[in-house]
Amino acid sequence: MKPPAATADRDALRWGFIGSGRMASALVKGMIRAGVATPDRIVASDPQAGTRDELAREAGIAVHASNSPVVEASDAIVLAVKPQSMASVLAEIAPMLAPRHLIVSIAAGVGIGAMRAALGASTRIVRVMPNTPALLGEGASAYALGPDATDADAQAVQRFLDSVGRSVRVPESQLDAVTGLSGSGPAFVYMVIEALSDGGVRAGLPRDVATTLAAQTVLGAAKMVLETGLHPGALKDQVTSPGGTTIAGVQVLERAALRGALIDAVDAAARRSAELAGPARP
Ligand SMILES: NC(=O)C1=CN([C@@H]2O[C@H](COP(=O)(O)OP(=O)(O)OC[C@H]3O[C@@H](n4cnc5c(N)ncnc54)[C@H](OP(=O)(O)O)[C@@H]3O)[C@@H](O)[C@H]2O)C=CC1
Ligand SMILES: O=C(O)[C@@H]1CCC=N1
Repeated sequence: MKPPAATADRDALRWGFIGSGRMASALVKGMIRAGVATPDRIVASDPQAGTRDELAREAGIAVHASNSPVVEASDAIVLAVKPQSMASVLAEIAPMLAPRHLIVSIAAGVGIGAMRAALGASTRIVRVMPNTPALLGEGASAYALGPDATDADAQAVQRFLDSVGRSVRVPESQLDAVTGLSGSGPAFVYMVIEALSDGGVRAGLPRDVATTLAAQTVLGAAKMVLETGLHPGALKDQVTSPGGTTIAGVQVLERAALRGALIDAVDAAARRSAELAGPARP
């Protein structure tokens, strides 16, 4: 990688968020919660007054109606608008950028090549796919570096992402798959938790008890996978007594093709991410 092109203090970056919706809000609040940046070193913008007021109130940061104050007041600019809004945002900020600026895009499907074409070939760009549990410090993120991003840029982005969860560096070609798995994945898991809770209610539990047990079961099982390092199949076998209750449920899930459905869901979301890179966006 090339040496740093900017003079900004890499340990005290000022962060700017263009777009203050659901994912930006989770990242901003997660960063502040983790202490990776103080509210006075984060600014944001959004066209929606209600969105601006909510983030300003909840995070204690300045949130502007236009994007130029964000560009002026930041070293790292996080592009957190919908993929469909990216072209106009890139065209708007391109003339305002200075050599100190690092561009961090979290938009699904928008490639580094398209961003370099809009912002200039020497722009330092990191493309990230985060997820909303970053709000609670449990995010799962992956990032890919553009050709001019430096080691210092990679370290700054990794520090940022690790402060709100776990992160991995991947080649950009894998980011659509990441989007299908961990970007969209929280929604799939919420559906699983809701359905497990429904099962508990069907079996006679009150809803609040069922939802608490369902969510804690998913949390505990996830920690078992991450912290024991055992294969998920081996962990499943530890729960499954011969002739017992679990294998009766496993049989039902296999007949209902649960695993095939989850594979198809991740695959469909990854394909949609790849489609968003194309010219025909709805
Ligand atoms: N939500 C998620 O779980 C994840 C989202 N992402 C990515 O993050 C990005 C944002 O998603 P999400 O937060 O869900 O979307 P939201 O719609 O909640 O937030 C985007 C915000 O950006 C605003 N906006 C639109 N145009 C501009 C502009 N020109 N300048 C500044 N702000 C603007 C929008 O306003 P308006 O409503 O008026 O358009 C909206 O308030 C997307 O690209 C998505 O792919 C990535 C990982 C996970
Ligand atoms: O649904 C979406 O398009 C965004 C990207 C990943 C999660 N949410």
